[in-house]
Amino acid sequence: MTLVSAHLTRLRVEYDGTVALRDVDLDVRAGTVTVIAGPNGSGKSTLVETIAGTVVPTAGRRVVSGTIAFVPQRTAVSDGLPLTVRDVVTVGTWGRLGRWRPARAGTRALVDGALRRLDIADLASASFATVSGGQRQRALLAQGLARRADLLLLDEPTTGLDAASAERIRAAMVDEARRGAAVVCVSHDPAVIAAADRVVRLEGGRRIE
Ligand SMILES: Nc1ncnc2c1ncn2[C@@H]1O[C@H](COP(=O)(O)OP(=O)(O)OP(=O)(O)O)[C@@H](O)[C@H]1O
Repeated sequence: MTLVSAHLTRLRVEYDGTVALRDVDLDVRAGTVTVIAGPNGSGKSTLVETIAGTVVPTAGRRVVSGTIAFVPQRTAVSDGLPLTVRDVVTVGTWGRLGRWRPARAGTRALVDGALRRLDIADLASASFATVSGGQRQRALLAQGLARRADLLLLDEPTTGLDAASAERIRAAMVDEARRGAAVVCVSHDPAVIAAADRVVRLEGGRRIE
């Protein structure tokens, strides 16, 4: 039996009278990559943010089980903060509280592993503000990997990146699904769409596929 990590029913989202999503149903399964595609303004970011819980639906039902890592578009993150790449990745371990909170050595191993997987270990001490856009995007995904969440949500992670950075990101997404996570990714990138187990298409806020 496949485990459902997110279950959305008849979802509707409105922003001050603009309807961004209408009657969207979606099940997201553990161990799979789901890509959300569609034209600009079709509601892709709104859908992933509703799964994340950062947007509250106007109507409908959202049931999510497990922990969530949400990797926003790199343009949504301020680059004015005095943080190193390692600091940004370490934030991913902060939510691991209670008895599951890893010991300090465990935290370091998680962060080092995530830096290596995205091939940015040599940038660990660099200032997040000064690394390139592609390196910043990889650091944000590394933060998401360090969370080891049940649900990994990404918004256009490969847009504007060189081929090598995009390939690293795609490979990390597929690996996370193999580990058992449910991966949901907004993307226009044909290579990301090709790597998906399932493609959900939106048009005018409706699901058409
Ligand atoms: N915070 C907001 N306030 C008002 N309207 C919004 C807000 N966010 C999104 N919208 C509107 O909701 C609709 C869906 O936007 P959304 O960003 O979810 O689409 P998208 O498919 O991700 O677009 P893109 O490909 O351009 O990123 C659009 O009409 C947009 O203008």
